[in-house]
Amino acid sequence: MALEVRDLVVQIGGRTVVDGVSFTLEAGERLGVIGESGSGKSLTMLAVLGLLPDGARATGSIRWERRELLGIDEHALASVRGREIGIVFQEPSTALDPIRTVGNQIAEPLRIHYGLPRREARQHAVRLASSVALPDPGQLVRRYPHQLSGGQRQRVAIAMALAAGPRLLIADEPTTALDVTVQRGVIELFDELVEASGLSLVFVTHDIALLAQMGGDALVMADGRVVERGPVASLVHAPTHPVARELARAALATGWSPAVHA
Ligand SMILES: Nc1ncnc2c1ncn2[C@@H]1O[C@H](COP(=O)(O)OP(=O)(O)OP(=O)(O)O)[C@@H](O)[C@H]1O
Repeated sequence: MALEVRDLVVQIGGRTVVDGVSFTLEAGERLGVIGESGSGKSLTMLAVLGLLPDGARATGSIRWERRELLGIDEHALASVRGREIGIVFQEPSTALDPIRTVGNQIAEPLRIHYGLPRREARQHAVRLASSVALPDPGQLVRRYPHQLSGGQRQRVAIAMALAAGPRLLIADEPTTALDVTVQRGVIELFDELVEASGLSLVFVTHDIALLAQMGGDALVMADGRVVERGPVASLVHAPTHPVARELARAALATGWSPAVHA
């Protein structure tokens, strides 16, 4: 088991915002996490990454490759985060520094985690840029974030998350800030990365249509709890929990038709 979360409870200011969440993820597996806004998706993922906001308290167990992460010190956690578990957030602009070149930023995890010399790290950045299908990577790494499109910036953020060779990638609404056709390209990229490298992927979204494109299993969250887990196909075609039914209904109302990734 790559990741095993058991009875995770997160409280903020005396309020329980994640309420006994349990789930597992095998190596190479992809898991969608879906639920309405405020259902606890992000805080669950932030707990796994040890990035909960100040004042939040987490209990339960988060085992990553059999190692307990909950409660370990920040130094130990920092070597897991980035190197073993990569992160991609919704808004690429927040992940990127506007005054440093893209190549410099993609290479940074290699310098931090492996002490790679600047020149070597930069050569690696070009390879990473090419692996996330950024056009003309040799030139692109010299540019600054504002010189790229939104979709290209998110690909840069993905390249950064992959730089240190993590075995798990957590992507929290990674396509929400992008328009629909660009979204599709990013989803295809995740699909290829999982297929090609055996990476495990947790993909957080509120969009059931995106989950259907990703395939794999999905968790449905409501009020801080997991209310349903199963293959995306059954979630789309035969949702049982009212929240899952509502998500499927809302997607169908947009004219979306469920063709689920094999
Ligand atoms: N820093 C914080 N301080 C206090 N409450 C918070 C904080 N962050 C989140 N919450 C609360 O915790 C609950 C769960 O939030 P969370 O961000 O995990 O939801 P989510 O399912 O990811 O929603 P969204 O889809 O909108 O990102 C919400 O009620 C939210 O208001």
